[in-house]
Amino acid sequence: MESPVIVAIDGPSGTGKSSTSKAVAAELGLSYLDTGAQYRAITWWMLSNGIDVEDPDEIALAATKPVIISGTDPKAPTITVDGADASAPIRTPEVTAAVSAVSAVPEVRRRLVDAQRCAAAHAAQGIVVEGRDIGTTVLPDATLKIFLTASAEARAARRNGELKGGQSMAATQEALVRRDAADSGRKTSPLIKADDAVEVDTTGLSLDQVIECVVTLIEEKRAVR
Ligand SMILES: Nc1ncnc2c1ncn2[C@@H]1O[C@H](COP(=O)(O)OP(=O)(O)O)[C@@H](O)[C@H]1O
Ligand SMILES: Nc1ccn([C@H]2C[C@H](O)[C@@H](COP(=O)(O)OP(=O)(O)O)O2)c(=O)n1
Repeated sequence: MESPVIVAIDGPSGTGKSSTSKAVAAELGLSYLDTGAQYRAITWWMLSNGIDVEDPDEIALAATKPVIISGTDPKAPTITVDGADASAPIRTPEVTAAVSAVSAVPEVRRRLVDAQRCAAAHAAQGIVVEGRDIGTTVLPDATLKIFLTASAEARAARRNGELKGGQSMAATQEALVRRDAADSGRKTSPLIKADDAVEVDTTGLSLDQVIECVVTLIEEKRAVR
């Protein structure tokens, strides 16, 4: 009986982690976990409950209060906070502006990393887990680690496409680069490529090409197991 395949996909914002991870998981019959949505969910809870998101101590004291549950069906991923669907509010600019600060708090990371490891352990067919520290911290023994990159310009253009031009490209790129720096520069579990991760620069690739590349890498890994 082949052991479940565990795929870690890390990288900065706008590199295609979510789109690629969902498509690859669906194509290969694997579960899918969006760890960024979990950090966004706890951030939304903090903001909604009047926690000062600039105060790490206050965040730490509240870190275990919200009940956050992720659904791992790649065709219909879900996230709830205290039983309520949080898929929309976690994508607001307010949450995006605060999530790096909240996610830098060790107590926040500890509770979410435990949940992420639990989800991976219970994925009978295997799982694709996307985020910033999956290959380095959450699942260091993953079957395959992918680190997606892309130029800041390409990532800003993609994000702006999602935001339907709600802000200028320059503003989008500035916000992305600022968040990249926060995620890469923090003390706890910084965004960094794992030594054994395969780097895929998606700048000049279509989404379909990235998906095909990752599926091929997984199938090559499975063939030699
Ligand atoms: N290689 C690509 N080429 C063009 N658009 C892409 C590519 N990868 C992702 N996208 C698009 O860019 C946006 C952000 O992708 P997403 O998967 O959310 O990135 P991330 O999870 O890394 O932030 C989405 O609209 C997605 O469809
Ligand atoms: N495993 C993870 C995933 C996300 N985070 C933090 C850092 C990110 O800026 C925020 C939001 O992550 P998310 O993947 O939703 O962000 P993008 O879609 O890439 O813009 O959460 C983290 O610290 N660790």
